[in-house]
Amino acid sequence: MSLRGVAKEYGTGEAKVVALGGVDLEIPYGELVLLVGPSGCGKTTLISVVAGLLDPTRGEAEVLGHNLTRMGGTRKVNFRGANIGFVFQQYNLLPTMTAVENACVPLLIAGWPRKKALVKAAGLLEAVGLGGRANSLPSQLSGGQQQRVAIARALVHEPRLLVCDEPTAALDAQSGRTVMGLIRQVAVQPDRAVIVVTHDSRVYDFGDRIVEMSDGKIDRIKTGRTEAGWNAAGH
Ligand SMILES: Nc1ncnc2c1ncn2[C@@H]1O[C@H](COP(=O)(O)OP(=O)(O)OP(=O)(O)O)[C@@H](O)[C@H]1O
Repeated sequence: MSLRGVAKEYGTGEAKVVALGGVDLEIPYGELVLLVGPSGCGKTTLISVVAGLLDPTRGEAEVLGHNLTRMGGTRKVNFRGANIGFVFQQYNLLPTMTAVENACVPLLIAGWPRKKALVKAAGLLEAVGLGGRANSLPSQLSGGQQQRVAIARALVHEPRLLVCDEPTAALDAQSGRTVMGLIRQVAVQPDRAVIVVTHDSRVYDFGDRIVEMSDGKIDRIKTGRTEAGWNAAGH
């Protein structure tokens, strides 16, 4: 997947904000890519373009073999639904539905029969270590557990791209590490791309590649993490 010369401006005239100033980026499959940088540097804007939520002002985004910038509105909505999973800082679980019911929502939207969808979602909950809490309501789960349900929901339809925006921002250090460990363990697969926007330097060790941004540009891309993490690799 790649971005070529992607620029995004918000507003016009004196109110114009250049959020992305012509970004080129290759996003590999089979790796966890961390997108880091100071507040306002354009991280959310960049992943919104990659996920087809936002059209760039200029440039092209090739995502999973499709040119998103040339894709029409309805096709893009369907493409997103079928191919992209999202995890946000807020878990956005439906409060009156149990963990397993929340996790199967993308399958119900895709038209799966309810019973089959619940079975599939229960498998994902097992994978994120919540097999025993399938029938709990979100209010009965901790923040970290709710985020794990959100990860199960994001992956239940086997999307080829997982986009996470600050998934650990609302969590304590230990829960943040658990959530990132699960994203690594469950989501990173040879034919899937995973992008995580984070401010949280405590979770840098979970990334295979760290893309550093500032002022709407990519400053540096760090690769070559060892199994022992970035610090041990001398970065
Ligand atoms: N809808 C919008 N209208 C106007 N300006 C916007 C809009 N969305 C973002 N911006 C501006 O674009 C720039 C990049 O914002 P963006 O949210 O992509 O940064 P970010 O790196 O994700 O920040 P944070 O880490 O604080 O979430 C910022 O200056 C922001 O104020």
